[in-house]
Amino acid sequence: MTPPVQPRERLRVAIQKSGRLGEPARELLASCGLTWRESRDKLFLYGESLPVDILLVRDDDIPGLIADGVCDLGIVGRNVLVEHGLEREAQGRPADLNEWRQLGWGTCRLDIAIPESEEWTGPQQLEGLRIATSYPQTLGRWLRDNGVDAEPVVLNGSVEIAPRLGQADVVCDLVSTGGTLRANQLRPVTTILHSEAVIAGPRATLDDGRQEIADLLVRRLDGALQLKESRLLMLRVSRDGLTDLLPLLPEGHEPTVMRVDDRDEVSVQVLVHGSVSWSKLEQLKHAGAHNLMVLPVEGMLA
Ligand SMILES: Nc1ncnc2c1ncn2[C@@H]1O[C@H](COP(=O)(O)OP(=O)(O)OP(=O)(O)O)[C@@H](O)[C@H]1O
Ligand SMILES: O=P(O)(O)OC[C@H]1O[C@H](OP(=O)(O)OP(=O)(O)O)[C@H](O)[C@@H]1O
Ligand SMILES: [Mg+2]
Repeated sequence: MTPPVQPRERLRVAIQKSGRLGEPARELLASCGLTWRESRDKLFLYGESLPVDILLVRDDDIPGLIADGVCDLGIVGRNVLVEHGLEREAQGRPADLNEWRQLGWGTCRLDIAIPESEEWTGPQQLEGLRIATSYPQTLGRWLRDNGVDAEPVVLNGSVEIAPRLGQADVVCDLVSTGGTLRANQLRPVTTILHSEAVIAGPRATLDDGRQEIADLLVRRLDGALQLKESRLLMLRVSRDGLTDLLPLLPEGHEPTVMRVDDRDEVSVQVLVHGSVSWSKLEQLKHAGAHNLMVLPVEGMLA
């Protein structure tokens, strides 16, 4: 039996100890103003600036740790979270976790790949074959959806080598550049899941004051994610030229227009999503703007 979870007034966030998502997850949390003291065994980071502690673990353990209430949130690949959800479903248990946010990095696909020498005619071709994968539930759902009866061979690593070793006929594994598949004379033929890093959290509200801390952290995360993509565009234009210029501004927030003392011109500021190209600046200049400036944004709170 699982022991009862002790009340905690500090939020605990699980991230990958090493591997692909560990460092970017730490950077993201640091960009939210979190600072830490590291435990001697380097498995626990005690939050100093906010009551938010970080647990460093294997990525596969993250959904289970949240489900058991050991952690409140986690930064993990969608592939791992979906597999956890389907495993629970297979056990007849209700869904317990959600994607609270999508982070836009750690992007990869869960693909079926077959030997390079073979033709691909469609999912039916997999009937009766052995498919090596670390994601048996996600693969199983896709096979069911496609009415294919195949045999998943579960491996925790080095999945791509399985066909060469005679352990499987094809594979279902994570792909980003496709380099690992090519090195093993395999080629991707269909995608069964698009993945990226996500914030995983419980569906239910947290208690003991942790929901408030989680909300604060997520608000800062939203700001940090938006910031990465944001630039402040500043320019000046004559009052008469403003109406023609406004429709040319790059997509972003509502522009702020300010009077410039004793002048027949205004200063315009607009928060822009993404970068501002040279050709856009030239177009604005051609339309009468001057003193154009594009600035990075260091902090933002809506
Ligand atoms: N080639 C890739 N490109 C981009 N993202 C990837 C790639 N491979 C995996 N990922 C994403 O990064 C996550 C972590 O991958 P990694 O290879 O570090 O995991 P791991 O070997 O299972 O690590 P752990 O030791 O924590 O169990 C994956 O679950 C997936 O979401
Ligand atoms: O399409 P590619 O860019 O080649 O990436 C795909 C590889 O990346 C991941 O493994 P990783 O390199 O993280 O090593 P691991 O198998 O030790 O987890 C994944 O399991 C694939 O093997
Ligand atoms: Mg793992």
